Amino acid sequence: MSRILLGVNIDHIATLRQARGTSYPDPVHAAAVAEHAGAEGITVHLREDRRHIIDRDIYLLAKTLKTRMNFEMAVTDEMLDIACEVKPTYVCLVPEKREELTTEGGLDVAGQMGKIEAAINRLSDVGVKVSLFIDADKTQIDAAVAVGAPLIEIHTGCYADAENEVEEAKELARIKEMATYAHSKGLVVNAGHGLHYHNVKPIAAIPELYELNIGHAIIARAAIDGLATAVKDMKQLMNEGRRGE
Ligand SMILES: CC(=O)[C@@H](O)[C@H](O)COP(=O)(O)O
Ligand SMILES: NCC(=O)COP(=O)(O)O
Repeated sequence: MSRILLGVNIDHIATLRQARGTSYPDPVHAAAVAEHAGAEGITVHLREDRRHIIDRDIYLLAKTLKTRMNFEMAVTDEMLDIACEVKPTYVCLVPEKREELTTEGGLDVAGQMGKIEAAINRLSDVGVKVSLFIDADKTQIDAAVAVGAPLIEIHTGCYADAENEVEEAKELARIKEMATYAHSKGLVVNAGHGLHYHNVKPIAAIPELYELNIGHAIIARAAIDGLATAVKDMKQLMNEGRRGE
């Protein structure tokens, strides 16, 4: 049985930093902690509006990561220039909308094959492996193969957001079928988005999946799990201050 890898998305460490315009918490520090805990990769999404991850993070991570960077980005000239300079192990091309709270759907590869193929060629020329973040959809998988992508990441948002068990089972079956199909076409198949502690196991059980990228749930869990220690440390400092220590 092959093992399944975890890429930890650290975008929302940066969300917390950007909320106050501070220098902490630092996603570069978070990446080192995640790697130390066993993450096999670090995922970062440099959005065009820089709402969380900023350019400085990408450049520093490129120097400090011990594993590999999965750089999520929109297919724009600006992002392509950055990726070609940074040369992460992977670039994952994603769709982006200014007004969205998070990535709402997969990239329409079939509808813009020329543009995606040109981006893949540009990135491949500098040694970057390109993944396409797509829905579990045969047309999009065929298009990913046709444009020469070596990897895809199946958007698991519909599964994660399913409103009942029937819907969830239907989405899981679709992801399984499409992961098998994509794998049979020679693609390396990853998956991610909205995966959580309560819904990850059935996805991790799909043998064709190579890596899961998970962020929001892990960062949210870390905030709660770390809270007791953080409060105790602050109380201790306050009491020491009061005692003049
Ligand atoms: C492409 C994808 O599914 C996400 O990893 C992406 O990073 C979501 O963007 P936010 O992190 O801004 O929610
Ligand atoms: N590509 C998916 C990802 O990186 C993590 O998404 P989420 O777990 O933050 O929803």
